[in-house]
Amino acid sequence: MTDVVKMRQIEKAFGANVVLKRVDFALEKGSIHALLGENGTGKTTLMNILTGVYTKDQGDIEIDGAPATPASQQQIAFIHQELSLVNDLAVYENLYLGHELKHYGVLRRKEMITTAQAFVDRIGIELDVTAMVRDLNASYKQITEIVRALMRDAKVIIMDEPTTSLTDVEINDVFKMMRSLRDQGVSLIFISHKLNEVLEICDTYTIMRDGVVVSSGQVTPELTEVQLSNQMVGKELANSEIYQPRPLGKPVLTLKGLTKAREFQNVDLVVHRGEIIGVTGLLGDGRSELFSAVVGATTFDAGQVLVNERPVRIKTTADIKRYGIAYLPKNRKENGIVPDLNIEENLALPILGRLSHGGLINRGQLTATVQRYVKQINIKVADVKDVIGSLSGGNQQKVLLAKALCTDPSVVILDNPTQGVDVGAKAEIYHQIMDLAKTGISFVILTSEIAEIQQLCDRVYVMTHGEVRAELPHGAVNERDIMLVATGGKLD
Ligand SMILES: Nc1ncnc2c1ncn2[C@@H]1O[C@H](COP(=O)(O)OP(=O)(O)OP(=O)(O)O)[C@@H](O)[C@H]1O
Repeated sequence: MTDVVKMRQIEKAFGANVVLKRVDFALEKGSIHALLGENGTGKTTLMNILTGVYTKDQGDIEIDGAPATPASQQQIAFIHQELSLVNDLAVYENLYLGHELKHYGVLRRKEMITTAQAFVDRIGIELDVTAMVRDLNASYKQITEIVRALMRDAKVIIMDEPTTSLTDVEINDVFKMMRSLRDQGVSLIFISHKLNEVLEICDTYTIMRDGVVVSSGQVTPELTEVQLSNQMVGKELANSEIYQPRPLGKPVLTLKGLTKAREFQNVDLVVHRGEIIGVTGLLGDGRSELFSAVVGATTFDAGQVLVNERPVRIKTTADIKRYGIAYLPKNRKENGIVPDLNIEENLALPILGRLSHGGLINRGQLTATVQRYVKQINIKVADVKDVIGSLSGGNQQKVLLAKALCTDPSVVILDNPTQGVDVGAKAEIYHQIMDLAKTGISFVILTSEIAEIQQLCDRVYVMTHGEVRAELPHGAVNERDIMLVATGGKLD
């Protein structure tokens, strides 16, 4: 097999932070290659160098057997987690955005539709190019983005955690497309922390640790998730049981008949002191909308929210703090991080008031608080005074998690809390949550990861189209039943 990409002895530093050290990376033509490693190990930086977004300090890059040029780097498409589609345009308009076919300034709409549809059909995807992007489910949005790259002649497609916000059914659609592209000679780089998916879809892999390649090879049937994760962290990951049964207290958060037209209907739910509940379902289940209304970020039409068994109406961030609730919304780029603030300020934002006396922040206390979390959940940072954008994606997520926890809340609502977080750090975060629950803090975890529910939750609510359709206790949580309910079926 020939290599479509060859990177040799790549080096890169950001200031004093040496991020890549003599990295060799090769990608075979017509293969799916996993790029693995803990958060902050340099995967994204290496790919940004491959596509020409960052310059390398040292090393060589070959694309299709010739030294890389800006033109050949253009044929490598980097599809990020946050997709760049315009919701209010049709699929074909997105496919041609910035490259529209025109005749004397007039759009050749028909030709764009026919050509785009033929292209989509040829790669075996069932997608109507005149559909509006806003009406597509998450997998078809991913697929549209990939098709756009292919229409611009991409030879290599880099996918950064493409399945993070997808459900199992949608993941299958994306995998189907990846296999079909591979069979047509396109090469794909799959960056992921979901090792089961790596074993399912990838042909080859490269594992990085602290800016160095520690191993690479074929994905064989004998290869296991444990082998991969041990190489990623450089030691045997302890496989200790996370879930521990605990005595639970009185209800701390109760929802009664909570309803909002077209989003959620008649939701009854209760969280006890020290309890960890999960809320899950497929895309469009309404769980994020429900809790965004509970914390006052949006509104609801009918029903009641009770804190400590007393009705409350949460309207402002001051209210949620007063009631002891902390909330981590999903989509960290849009809703979570404050890009202009540094890492320390982002983490401690909700408690800056508490750490201030007479208008002056107690820097000693601030540093101590931040350092505690940096250590506890292993946030990989060069300097906490750097802007948050200089952190790797997974480490930004950990900062946001620490931000929710540092307020000493009674109830913590976490939407997709371990998005982009590596396996080792996930386990650390789960242990933290379990330890905090033992002290009486309650958690609501909104997630589509069944393993997350199984490891953490005392109970899980399964939602479909805005309604709670089932409630399962810890021992009864299994993928089959959850999927059955989530897709509209009934448990016996
Ligand atoms: N623009 C930047 N300025 C300064 N430092 C940066 C910049 N981009 C990345 N880094 C640093 O480079 C290191 C590697 O980050 P990178 O994003 O490549 O990690 P990653 O392996 O992709 O992690 P993740 O799995 O969390 O996405 C990190 O220490 C990060 O702080």
